[in-house]
Amino acid sequence: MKTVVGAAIVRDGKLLAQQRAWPADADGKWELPGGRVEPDESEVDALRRECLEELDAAITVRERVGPDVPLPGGSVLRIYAALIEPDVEPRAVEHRDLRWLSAADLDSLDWLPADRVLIPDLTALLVPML
Ligand SMILES: Nc1nc2c([nH]c(=O)n2[C@H]2C[C@H](O)[C@@H](COP(=O)(O)OP(=O)(O)OP(=O)(O)O)O2)c(=O)[nH]1
Repeated sequence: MKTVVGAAIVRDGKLLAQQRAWPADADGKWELPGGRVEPDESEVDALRRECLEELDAAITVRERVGPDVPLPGGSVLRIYAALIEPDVEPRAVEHRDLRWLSAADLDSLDWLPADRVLIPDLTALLVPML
């Protein structure tokens, strides 16, 4: 089964989300940095590659977050927690916008449908005592 990996990058209690510019039906929707795992590539390597491409930033990949979420076409979305260095400011290389979100911001954002399923797990990353 094909896997799309996403990075839940948390710094100072906030989660990094990015806003897609394409395709037309996803234009303006929010997602986590990431993308498809290439053949012969590990999931961790795919996440690090995608974050360099999309954010111009190196990340450290940590534990899995939440369940695999089925995507249209038979692939799944799989999220890993990730860290970014304190002095690195990610840039929206391919996306419309980037935002650092607090737990209170998560529900009101216009997420892709699969990411919306993960809001409780993403909230728990930001507010571990909930
Ligand atoms: N990166 C990412 N993709 C997501 C998320 N949620 C979600 O439904 N997707 C979907 C959108 C796309 O259909 C697919 C991954 O697309 P992508 O455009 O990021 O993948 P990619 O960089 O490898 O690009 P491509 O090879 O497909 O052109 O997964 C998410 O949080 N992050």
